[in-house]
Amino acid sequence: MTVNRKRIKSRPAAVLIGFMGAGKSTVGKLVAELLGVDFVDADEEIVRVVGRSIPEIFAEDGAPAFRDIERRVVLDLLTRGGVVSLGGGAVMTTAIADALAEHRVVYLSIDPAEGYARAQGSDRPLLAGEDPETRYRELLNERHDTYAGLATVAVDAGAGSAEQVADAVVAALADYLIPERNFP
Ligand SMILES: Nc1ncnc2c1ncn2[C@@H]1O[C@H](COP(=O)(O)OP(=O)(O)OP(=O)(O)O)[C@@H](O)[C@H]1O
Ligand SMILES: O=C(O)C1=C[C@@H](O)[C@@H](O)[C@H](O)C1
Ligand SMILES: [Mg+2]
Repeated sequence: MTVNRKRIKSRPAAVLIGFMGAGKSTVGKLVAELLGVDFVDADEEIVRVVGRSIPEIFAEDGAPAFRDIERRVVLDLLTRGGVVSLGGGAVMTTAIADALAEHRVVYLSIDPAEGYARAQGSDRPLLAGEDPETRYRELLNERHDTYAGLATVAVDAGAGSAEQVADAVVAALADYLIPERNFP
């Protein structure tokens, strides 16, 4: 799926979005290797800047404080090069969604059963409640249209290994990586 856009900034090469467990961190690193550019994961950058884990930030400061830090970190990362993978909820922050309109955005879509199987048992704070599988499905439903609406290209992250998904991302991005073809 492609979305027409007026103009795409030259940097970063690509910004990966999608729900928890889709593989943004894993596939983003592989895409960067294929393109020969740097990789940065926004969640890891938040942990580095704050000096605490994401569950600690949620527990000690609360979700709004996490989103505030995330907004500042992500808006900064969008001014740099390479491949940037965002946290699963970053697109729900209006300033981030607005900024993404000018970038090459890859939506890694994932079937809820497969995504939950990958994400379960981890320390993701939004899945820490009573019925994490139901919560996973609800949140994915809430966010799907936002992810899809921001996508320059969408790639099925459940179709094959992380390496195969990374190959599919590079193939899907090919036209958009050539500046003259940024206006398909
Ligand atoms: N294509 C794939 N096939 C099988 N397993 C995968 C694939 N891609 C990623 N995984 C595995 O799924 C799990 C979640 O991947 P990853 O942490 O990259 O997701 P994420 O989208 O970054 O999630 P979050 O939004 O929570 O940061 C990891 O254990 C990873 O190894
Ligand atoms: O989906 C979400 O809202 C989140 C996903 C993770 O990447 C982290 O950014 C955090 O756990 C929140
Ligand atoms: Mg991640």
